[in-house]
Amino acid sequence: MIHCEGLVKIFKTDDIEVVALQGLNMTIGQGEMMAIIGNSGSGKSTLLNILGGLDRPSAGQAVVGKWDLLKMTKEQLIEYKRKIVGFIWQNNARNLVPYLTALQNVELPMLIQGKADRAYAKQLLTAVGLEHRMGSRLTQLSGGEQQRVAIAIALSNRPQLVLADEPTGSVDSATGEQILDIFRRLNRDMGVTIVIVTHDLSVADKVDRVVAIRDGLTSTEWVKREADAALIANSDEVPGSAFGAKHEEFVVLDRVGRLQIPKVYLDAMNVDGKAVLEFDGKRVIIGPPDVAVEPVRDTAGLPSLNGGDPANGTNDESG
Ligand SMILES: Nc1ncnc2c1ncn2[C@@H]1O[C@H](COP(=O)(O)OP(=O)(O)OP(=O)(O)O)[C@@H](O)[C@H]1O
Repeated sequence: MIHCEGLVKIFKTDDIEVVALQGLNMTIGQGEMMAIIGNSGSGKSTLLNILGGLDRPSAGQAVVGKWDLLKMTKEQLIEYKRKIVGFIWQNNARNLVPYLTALQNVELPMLIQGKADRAYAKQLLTAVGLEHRMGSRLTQLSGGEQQRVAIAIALSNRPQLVLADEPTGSVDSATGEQILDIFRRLNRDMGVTIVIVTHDLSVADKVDRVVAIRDGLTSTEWVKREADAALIANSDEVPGSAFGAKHEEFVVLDRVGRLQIPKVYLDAMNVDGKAVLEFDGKRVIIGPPDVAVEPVRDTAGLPSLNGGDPANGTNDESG
């Protein structure tokens, strides 16, 4: 459903440029529920805002279904935001009107778009477990309940894609868990694709896949092997955490073979700037330049790193 390739976002202020996304690649399947994690400033919200049509990419490719986010006209962008995506932020105040009831809040975006569908609004509030609070004003609801109203609002336009930026960031862990369970149900029952940006590592337990972004590029991803897997693995993006043994960890390669080596590995190897690369026929071994790497086996037919021909031992590119 979502395909980003070589996605670049540069923010320009008076005299500085910030490259928030540096050629990011990511594919998200229709009906997937996944999380994006990463340190502060790594580009998570920038990516989400681009996918939500709130911000324009600077270069590269970003496609959601039939919508090309780089080439859309203003009118198409408005239609995309109205019909295709639903957004959920950490800060409820952005989505909600305090003096209206929960039901009125869900109906409001429907009204703005033409006509309120009360039956559907009620269905959504029931789906998020607020059937008994539909008539309550927002000010009478707890933070977690308000966040559930925000989820119902995000679904009011029947979006194919829901983007959630730190949806559990301002609620306690029990409420956070409830919210993720609601996401899972909506994903399963309505087939909505859900992308969650978060610092909250417990989210990983509830999604199909976790992708880590580092410095505006995808670096590592964990794919769940089984539905109820606990969390495992170590990575610099997941400090001190363990993603369960039922998650499989991958490093992400782009189309031309570039990858990000997790910083913990680089630090452990003491590699900075340059490394030595060897291929043993099955695996690539990377090490610091001053450490002798095991002799290379089974490399017949493989090109050497500097473009030479291993068969005749030459590395003269002019041939
Ligand atoms: N409107 C903007 N103008 C200038 N720079 C920006 C703007 N928005 C984001 N940035 C910069 O782009 C980089 C990525 O920011 P982004 O908000 O996407 O990171 P993030 O991973 O979501 O961080 P956090 O977890 O702290 O929200 C940061 O260096 C940030 O300062």
